[in-house]
Amino acid sequence: DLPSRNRPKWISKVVTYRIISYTRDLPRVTVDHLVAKALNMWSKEIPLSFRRVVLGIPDIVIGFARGGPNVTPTCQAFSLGWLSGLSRGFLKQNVPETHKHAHRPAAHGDFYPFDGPGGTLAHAYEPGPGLGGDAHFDEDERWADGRGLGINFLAVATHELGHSLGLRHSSDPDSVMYPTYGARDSENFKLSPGDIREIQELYGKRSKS
Ligand SMILES: CC(C)C[C@H](CS(C)(=N)=N)C(=O)N[C@H]1Cc2cn(c3ccccc23)CCCCCCNC1=O
Ligand SMILES: [Ca+2]
Ligand SMILES: [Zn+2]
Ligand SMILES: [Zn+2]
Repeated sequence: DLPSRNRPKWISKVVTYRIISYTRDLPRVTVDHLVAKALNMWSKEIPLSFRRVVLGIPDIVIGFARGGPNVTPTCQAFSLGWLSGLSRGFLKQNVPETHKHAHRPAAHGDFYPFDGPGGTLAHAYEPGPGLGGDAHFDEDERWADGRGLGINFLAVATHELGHSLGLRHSSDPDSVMYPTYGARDSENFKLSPGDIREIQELYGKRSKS
């Protein structure tokens, strides 16, 4: 097949992340736990680990934001990401071409405002500096932990963090990287064999030793 295009990936063995904003729909500790669980799903397959930081600038910024162009910016922290991302002109992962760059920052500090309930649930940037790796979740969704009604946060976080690691979409409906959300119960939620193959193709296998 075609020589593998330059697929950006994290070079460091330890990638840091920081959760800078939360959703009203779930307790903070639940969001912390589900983010760690989503990250661990990927890192247990590859020789890379994640470290959570609560201060400073991490590799991966995770947060919730809402709104379209006519909603006042809700989170200044993202605008920092927006500025650093702009300086590198980092292309967004899987953004439909219809997104033409606005001439002013959109609601949550990058060029891609969210669209209210439904529609796009979240988005994430491929590995790189500034906005690279960051994952933003649409606060206008009803987020759930897999028990109540609402969007399963673990499933969406695993998809987004797959993008943050450099994965693209898969045409396999069983893949976590399938482009549309399918309600999965979070009890036996796991990566598909294809997901594991894709991530190991990019980062290699975690040695059992
Ligand atoms: C896979 C996700 C976790 C992440 C992706 C976004 S991304 C960038 N990270 N790949 C996502 O949000 N996909 C949309 C795609 C989508 C489905 N529809 C849409 C209607 C309008 C706009 C988008 C959509 C039809 C109606 C259903 C809307 C709710 C579910 N939405 C989706 O599945
Ligand atoms: Ca939405
Ligand atoms: Zn964003
Ligand atoms: Zn996606």
